[in-house]
Amino acid sequence: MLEFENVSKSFWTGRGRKVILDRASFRVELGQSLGILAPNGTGKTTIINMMAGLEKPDEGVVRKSCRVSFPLGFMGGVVSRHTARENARFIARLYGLDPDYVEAFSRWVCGIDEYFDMPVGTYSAGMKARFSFSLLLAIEFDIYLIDEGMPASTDVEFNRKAGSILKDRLKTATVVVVSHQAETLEKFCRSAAVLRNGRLHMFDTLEEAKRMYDYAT
Ligand SMILES: Nc1ncnc2c1ncn2[C@@H]1O[C@H](COP(=O)(O)OP(=O)(O)OP(=O)(O)O)[C@@H](O)[C@H]1O
Repeated sequence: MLEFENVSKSFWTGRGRKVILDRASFRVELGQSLGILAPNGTGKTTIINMMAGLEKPDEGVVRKSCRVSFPLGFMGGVVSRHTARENARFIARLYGLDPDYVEAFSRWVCGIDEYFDMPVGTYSAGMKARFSFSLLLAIEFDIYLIDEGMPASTDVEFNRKAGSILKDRLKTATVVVVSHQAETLEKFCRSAAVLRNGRLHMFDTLEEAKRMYDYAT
């Protein structure tokens, strides 16, 4: 279970407060994936970061009683001057996993050949995204956090491999996905919420959420 209780978050912009969440309370139960629809710039990444524990709420509590992933595409835990091999082994130890397994799995999924043994700082944006995605897949989480769907990868082989592993994982895992478009959520969730003016409106079906979202935007 992942729960927000009376969570508020805002940013000071110099001209006033930008309210992201205003006393939001909701719960994500295992097996009930949730989609959050929100226009660009209204707080999708901030909410996902609070779920991951990367950002703190101003007020309220975020509770977790299961393994919640880092956001898909997050590179914050990866050290640029270290190779993918070194990073994979380090992250494996952090999560109490076998470094040999995580290294081998990540090397196979991301398919970046000799670059796997070169510093991550030398990678293209696409290679970084593939590496980060491979780490997310190497670790089994109960809830996966996805910001705007899959990372942009033009590598067909990678998309096929990673997509089929993710699909398999999602049969048992739960997903929270935030997006500005309903089509992204369709693949993952039945229930959805709409973020509007700092309020999260929860709906039992994506259809209902979509209706409010289309009406309000
Ligand atoms: N540290 C910060 N200080 C000030 N404002 C911030 C900070 N972080 C985010 N914001 C502002 O809060 C708002 C929400 O940001 P966030 O990145 O969560 O939105 P988003 O919905 O993910 O945006 P996008 O769809 O453009 O990626 C934006 O207006 C952003 O400029």
